[in-house]
Amino acid sequence: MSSSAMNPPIQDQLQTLTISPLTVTLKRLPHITDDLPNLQTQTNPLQSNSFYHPCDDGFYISHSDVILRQIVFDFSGNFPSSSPHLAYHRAGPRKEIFFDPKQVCAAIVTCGGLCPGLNTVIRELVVGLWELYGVREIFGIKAGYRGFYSGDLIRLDPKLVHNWHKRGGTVLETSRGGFDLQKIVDAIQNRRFNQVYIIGGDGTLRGAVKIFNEIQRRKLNVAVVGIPKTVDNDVGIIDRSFGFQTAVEMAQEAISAAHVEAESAPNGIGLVKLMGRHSGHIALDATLSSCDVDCCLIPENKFYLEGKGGLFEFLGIRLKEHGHAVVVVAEGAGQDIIPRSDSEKQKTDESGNPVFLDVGVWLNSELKRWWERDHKGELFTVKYIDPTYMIRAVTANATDNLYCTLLAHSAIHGIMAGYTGFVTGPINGNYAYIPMEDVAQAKSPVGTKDHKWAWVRSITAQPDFQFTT
Ligand SMILES: Nc1ncnc2c1ncn2[C@@H]1O[C@H](COP(=O)(O)OP(=O)(O)O)[C@@H](O)[C@H]1O
Ligand SMILES: O=P(O)(O)OC[C@H]1O[C@](O)(COP(=O)(O)O)[C@@H](O)[C@@H]1O
Ligand SMILES: [Mg+2]
Repeated sequence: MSSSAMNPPIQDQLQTLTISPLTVTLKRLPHITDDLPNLQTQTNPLQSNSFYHPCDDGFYISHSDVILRQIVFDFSGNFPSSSPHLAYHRAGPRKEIFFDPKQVCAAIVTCGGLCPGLNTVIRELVVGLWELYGVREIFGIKAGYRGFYSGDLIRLDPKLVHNWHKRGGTVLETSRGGFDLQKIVDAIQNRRFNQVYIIGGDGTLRGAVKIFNEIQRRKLNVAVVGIPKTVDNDVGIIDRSFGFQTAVEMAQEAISAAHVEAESAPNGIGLVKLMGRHSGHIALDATLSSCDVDCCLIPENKFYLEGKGGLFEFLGIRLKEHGHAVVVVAEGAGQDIIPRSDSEKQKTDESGNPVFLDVGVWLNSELKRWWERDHKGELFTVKYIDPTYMIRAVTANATDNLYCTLLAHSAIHGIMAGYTGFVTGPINGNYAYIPMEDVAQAKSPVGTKDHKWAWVRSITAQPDFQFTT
């Protein structure tokens, strides 16, 4: 039989679906002309940039180009009418820009904890502003929000930042706390910044929303963009945050070491603590990619130690069957069961984030107590590895570096097009502009009901910790 007889022509295999009841809501972005309607536009300088080919169709992104948030649909046509489908403006260069590059004075600041790729974002903001648009006034704000009003500025140019993507951390320095709205906006006004690039996590973005609102209240010709940063990958709406993949990769070394130590001792347990204040994405992805982990503990899935269905029972069986076990715990896991004093319950860092007790240190001693109590005289070892800062204080890998570059350039194109109060990030693989307020409020916990977590449970066979009597 010929292959064409076996397979009907491709047209006959296609089904069509009219999605007429589908309502799509475009998320409106604030624009610099909302309060200043008479601003003049000019043609994007990329038009005369010999490295680009702006004449080709599709080079410039139009205001009506959008990215759909939801791309999974029921082909039977049953669309829930209650929840509108959201669309966001697509990131990229616009033909008309609302800033004269000669008049631009840009400020760049990094806030909150470190994350691989911070220096790459800064570098690419500087090089992109300089090379794509011809901006020459670019300043780094030192040590987070407080640097707007307390520190000296660093003048940035492509020569200075040339090698920064090869360095971990942030050359501009960062800090927690120090958010003083009036002082920050006064400084923006006094220093004549008209483009403010804020790189930070959920706390930073909540601050950035306040800065943006105050700028609007004062009717200043200043645009603000947020570039979402968190090694924990718990910022919502966007696909993932930069540096996360690098951190997961770094965590492999710790897990492998824990596995070797555990395998090489009678009744050996390797215990690894990874970052993840409110969500266990790093622990989860590190577990799935290593295949060496016997139990993954995350904040979204409460666990307990003693009794039926508890951690000790599970590890007892695992040690009996395999002679060793590897446990990965996210720093925010188990906080509800670690004994603590009232003063410890109240503790927060300078930004107001809760200060956690060290779940790794606590588990280490609880495991030893359990073994001594129930298996006295039998050999037992726990090797505790805490690579916390090692997984985030490194240079970004190639994938994250590329991601940081695209983020920085998207931010520049958006701000030049006059958008403000927005964040840029990938949605379903396409770069979009998202209202800053939405991202500041959105969270991205691990879904303990979804396939990914079920896969962790199925490869580890760990308990679900749901036993209640
Ligand atoms: N609700 C808020 N309003 C204004 N500023 C905030 C708020 N939350 C945090 N900040 C400021 O944002 C900065 C970084 O916040 P932090 O929570 O430490 O890190 P991240 O941005 O990575 O979540 C700090 O300077 C902090 O003072
Ligand atoms: O010791 P630091 O610098 O406060 O950072 C610790 C925190 O930083 C994080 O890695 C990420 O925090 P942010 O996203 O808020 O910067 C958390 O997982 C961790 O609790
Ligand atoms: Mg945070």
